[in-house]
Amino acid sequence: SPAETANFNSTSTDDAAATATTVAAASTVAPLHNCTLSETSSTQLCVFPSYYSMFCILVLIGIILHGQNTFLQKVILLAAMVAFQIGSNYFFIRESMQCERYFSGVFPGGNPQFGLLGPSTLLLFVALSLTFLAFYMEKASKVLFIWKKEVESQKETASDIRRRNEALVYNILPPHVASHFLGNRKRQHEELYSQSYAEVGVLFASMPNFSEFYCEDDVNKQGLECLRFLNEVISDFDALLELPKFKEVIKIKTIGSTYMAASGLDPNFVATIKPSDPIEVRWKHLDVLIEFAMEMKKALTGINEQSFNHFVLKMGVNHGPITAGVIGARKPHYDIWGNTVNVASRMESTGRAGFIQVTEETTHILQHFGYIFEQRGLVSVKGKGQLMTYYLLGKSTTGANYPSGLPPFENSVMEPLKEVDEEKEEEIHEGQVNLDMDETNETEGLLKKEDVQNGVIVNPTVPSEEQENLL
Ligand SMILES: Nc1ncnc2c1ncn2[C@@H]1O[C@H](COP(=O)(O)OP(=O)(O)OP(=O)(O)O)[C@@H](O)[C@H]1O
Repeated sequence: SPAETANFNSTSTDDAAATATTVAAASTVAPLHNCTLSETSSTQLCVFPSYYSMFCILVLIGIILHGQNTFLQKVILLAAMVAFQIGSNYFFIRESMQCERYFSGVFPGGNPQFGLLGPSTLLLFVALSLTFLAFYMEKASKVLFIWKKEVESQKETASDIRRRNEALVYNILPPHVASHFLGNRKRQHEELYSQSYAEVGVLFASMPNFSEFYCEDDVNKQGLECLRFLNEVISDFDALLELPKFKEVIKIKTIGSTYMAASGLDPNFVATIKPSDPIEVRWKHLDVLIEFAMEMKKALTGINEQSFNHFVLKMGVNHGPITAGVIGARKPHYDIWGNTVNVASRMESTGRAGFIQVTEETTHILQHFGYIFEQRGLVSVKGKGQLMTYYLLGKSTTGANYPSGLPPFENSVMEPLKEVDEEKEEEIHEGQVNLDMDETNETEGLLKKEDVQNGVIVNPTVPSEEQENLL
């Protein structure tokens, strides 16, 4: 009644005063209500209790949007919150909820139960909707998670394939050429990669008695065992190239049982070299190439010992300008061409088993690094005429043998040298003898001082009949 409404006294705050005014105004419109407020209750009672339910909805939204929890956890939290709020609505603030509509003056008439049921129903409805939303969010996040995992594994596979491809390219091509091809993605198929070099060392090393060893009978499983052996030998040579000291040496290819390698092809090294640099700097890579050839010999000796074979290397080395390039769009192959390569090949083919044959010009360079040579004589090389060639015998341990200076043999200790007599050489060609420098009688192997002039033995071994035929 209006009189009862008048009992509603404002609290000391301005808000309460305003509310009281609203309530008073409402009461004039719809006076028939059972909501009474005593003086004490007016200070204690919440005038808008449905705000609790609204706040609860905000919390529910927060629970749903919080990504860390699982769907089940969210539903349990949601149900607990809703149960708690509806329970509170019914048991703790029931009265004020019923009267809220009346006090607020928005819906002063009607059933007071609406004030109680309205927020609770809204709460239930929102909770239900949020449950569906959480369900679909969970489903979507599961799908996204699976997609993410798939993308990650595909990315991993792609980078793994890329790594393998790169390793393959680096195995097929020298590092600087591989970097060129891997870095240049817009390469045309027909585009030719070529590079000219002025100062390169070229080595050919063959096993002359391998062709006799190779036979396609049942014992050898139609040649498979021979190939297995060859693979072992070549792989051991390849393994030498992994050593840091041979990083200047690049394997070009194998031609049957012939191993072809070159030095001085690294553009980074070439860029640092000036024509005015001393020979020891410019041709250090040739020294490394010869050391590599020596190591190849040792490796083959080791294999011979294990397999009771008697293979010997016949090697030829030359130096000079070459052109390097990669041929072919499919199965590309890095190779070197030029007269230098042809002569190096001839040095090998006309050489002698167990020896490294070099041209006179090459001895002039290698003497700076302390190598000792034996003059072989004139060799007829196709397209070049008669070439004076030398067998490389070893390296002085005390340094260079300058062609124009005093030979340093006075104080130097020579590595044991090989002496191959005609008879032995024939045996070697027949694959019967293991020609090993270390096996040579040391007194026989040591050079006589008077035989050596400027690092060259001037008392050459006469080429065998077989060699003459080869020439
Ligand atoms: N890039 C290379 N790879 C392998 N071998 C090479 C390469 N370049 C040249 N040679 C070899 O050098 C040798 C000398 O070559 P050259 O051009 O002087 O004569 P050729 O007439 O081609 O050879 P042949 O007389 O053996 O037929 C040849 O046996 C050739 O196989």
